[in-house]
Amino acid sequence: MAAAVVGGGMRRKLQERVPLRRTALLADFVVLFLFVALLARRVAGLDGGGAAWRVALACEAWFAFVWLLNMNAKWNPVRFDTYPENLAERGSIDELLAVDMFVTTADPVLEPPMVTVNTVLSLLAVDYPAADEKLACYVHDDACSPLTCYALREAASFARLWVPFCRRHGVAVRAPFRYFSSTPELGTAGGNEFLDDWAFIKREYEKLVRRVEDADESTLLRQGDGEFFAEFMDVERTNHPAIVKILWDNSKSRAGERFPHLIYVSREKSPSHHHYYKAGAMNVLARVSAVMTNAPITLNVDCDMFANNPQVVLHAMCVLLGFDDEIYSGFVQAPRKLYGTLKDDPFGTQQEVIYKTLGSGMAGIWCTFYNGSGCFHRRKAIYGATPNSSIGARREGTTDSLPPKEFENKFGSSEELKESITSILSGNLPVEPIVDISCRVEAAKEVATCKYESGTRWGREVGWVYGSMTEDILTGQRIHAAGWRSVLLETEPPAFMCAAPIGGPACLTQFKRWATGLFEIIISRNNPILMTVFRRLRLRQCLSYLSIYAWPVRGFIELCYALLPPYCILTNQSFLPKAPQDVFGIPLALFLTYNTYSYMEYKKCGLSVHAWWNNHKMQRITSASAWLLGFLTVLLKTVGLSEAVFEVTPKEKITSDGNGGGNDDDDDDKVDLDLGRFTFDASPVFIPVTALAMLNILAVAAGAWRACFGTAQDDLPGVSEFMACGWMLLCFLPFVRGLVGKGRYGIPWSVKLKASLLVAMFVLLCRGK
Ligand SMILES: O=c1ccn([C@@H]2O[C@H](COP(=O)(O)OP(=O)(O)O[C@H]3O[C@H](CO)[C@@H](O)[C@H](O)[C@H]3O)[C@@H](O)[C@H]2O)c(=O)[nH]1
Ligand SMILES: [Mn+2]
Repeated sequence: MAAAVVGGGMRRKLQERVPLRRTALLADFVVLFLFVALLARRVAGLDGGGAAWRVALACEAWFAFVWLLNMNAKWNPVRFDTYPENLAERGSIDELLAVDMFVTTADPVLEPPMVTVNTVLSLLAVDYPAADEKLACYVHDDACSPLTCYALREAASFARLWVPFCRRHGVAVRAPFRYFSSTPELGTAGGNEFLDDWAFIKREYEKLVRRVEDADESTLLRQGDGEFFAEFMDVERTNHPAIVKILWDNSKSRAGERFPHLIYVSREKSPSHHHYYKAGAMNVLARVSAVMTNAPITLNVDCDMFANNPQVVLHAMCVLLGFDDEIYSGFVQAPRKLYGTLKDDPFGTQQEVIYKTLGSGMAGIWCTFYNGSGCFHRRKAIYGATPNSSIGARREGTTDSLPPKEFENKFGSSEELKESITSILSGNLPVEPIVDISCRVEAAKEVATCKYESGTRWGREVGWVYGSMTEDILTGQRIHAAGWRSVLLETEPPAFMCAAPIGGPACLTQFKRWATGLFEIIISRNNPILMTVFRRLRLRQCLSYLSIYAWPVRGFIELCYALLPPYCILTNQSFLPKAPQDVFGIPLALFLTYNTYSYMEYKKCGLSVHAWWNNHKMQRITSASAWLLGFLTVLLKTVGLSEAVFEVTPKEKITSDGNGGGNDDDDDDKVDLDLGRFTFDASPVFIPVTALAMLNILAVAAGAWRACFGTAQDDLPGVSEFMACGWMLLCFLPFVRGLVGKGRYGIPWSVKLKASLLVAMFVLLCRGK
């Protein structure tokens, strides 16, 4: 095993799997023991306790189960180190595999073209031997927007300056908006010459920004060179033929300014076909690139995720080439890292601790999950092949051992695609690049049509899997279930970076989509338990997937649990032991140990107590809002009442100071712009937490009133329920403030109204008891 892992025999190693020390092992068991003790008390007291007691038992059993799942996922964390400097010593650079790089964008308003442009420029400029021949960049545009296409064409012409500039000066961050957000230090190598160069390129970049931002669609179509935009004439976003445009053909460029091909793709759309959102776009990219450049490795990033480390492809190659067996590197995922983040993570979006604990733990069982962006795949794994399989090897000379009919049923009927897939599946790496891509445009359009996939296995066993809003995790799971393993790629500086969503609505919408997607997976035929029984997913991998899929279910369970304290106060029952009974110790001890444990995890990652509290608070808020609504959306979808749609997260317009500017749409708020403060809109996602906040205020008030003016002694509400309500109010503080806040910092009246109706119903229910 060790030899296979270090790989390369006598040659110098390219990668190393480093086990990390696990310090919290004891604490894990202490919390587990307290859970067991609590459950035992519950069961013992079942006769005396009422409905509240039984609900509490069910919820706590779930929490204990999730704790076990997490223990499994975090059990043996590892880190992978990569040594790109050793690549050169391993002989010819021919060994380095070609990579097709994919970028997806879906809406020129929510995702301003300059965001995509910066991502593309950072990819075109990465360091890689023979980059111009081995790399190609494909952008898929689900909006079929001439603005995006124009922006990319302009980006290609700017790249002729930008890429050589980056290479000349070894630029560290190759997304121009980030690079130009700071001024170079005086006395930098190259002196004045460099500074002149810098100033010139900066001016050119600013011109590019102006051209792209000033462009408007109708002018482009009317007078921008008519020929170029002809395909965008009279098209509708949801109804148009496939467009494939080569914006930069490297083979036609002059020496000295060579960089990877840049190709614009917009798949055919028609109202009579389902498009499967990003998963559908990715499958089109996989096929289009297959008939054009057919690199054995693909990289995909979201439109706002730029390459932050110019050596990223080399690092990935260390993993892809560094094992003796391909099975270990079905895909290589870089963690999701954010730039320009707000201090102490006010919206709980940075997930640093999750990556450190769950991420490196899952890496330890070769089960790093695919998170949709910043991931290198083996094309072979995308095509649904199992590791070390090779069709064509069995019959010498021919490359077609799948019968033609079967092949067609699986991959579709394009001849060019068939040829390209066969060469990948036969495992004859490296695949020779196709020299003249311009003669492949028609073939590319053919595989980008709506009809192409019908009757094939695309979206099931082949490519990105359909049927979940989180197509990423599902696709990764399919690849693991085929027997592949995956690796977490942590480089310094981080490989890719993107901006975090800011403000209540953007964050909760994103979380809601994830919840929807994850819950869709559990109740589908792709659920990991079936994959373990019938496919090659291993038990511990299955359990660690379950620990992620548990998130949306948590929404429902936490809601039930959160209703218990106010319910008990209003109905004068108790679900926690009344002090000073002996068992008062167990829940309190659990509460304290659990929170200390979780704070220690933050501390170990170098985060402040404030960051911990913000995350804790946001977890309670997202559970009762986004996770819950995701859960409900799927239930409604299952009974046919609604449909889940992919709501694209709005990206901040990038400004030249290198950070996302706040939304500057309403001027009145500009003065007290506080990016860290929670914001609201009228979306239903805000209703449940608003209702919970109101209910807890009501319960605390009712309890206090009864304590002061009540008559009978045993009419006193339990101290622990009282404390629980108080703690919840602390967690829901942004909403409590929102009840009285103004503008976008205040909860809209429509939400407050709906929430109070829910509260009224709940109170009536309690009175009816
Ligand atoms: O119909 C669609 C919808 C989205 N996208 C693209 O998908 C990407 C991710 O969309 P975004 O709104 O930014 O979602 P996030 O929540 O930030 O994305 C995370 O979660 C998604 C699954 O919910 C994954 O697909 C992403 O890779 C992952 O970064 C973007 O490049 C979009 O352009 C499409 O191409 N077509
Ligand atoms: Mn995103």
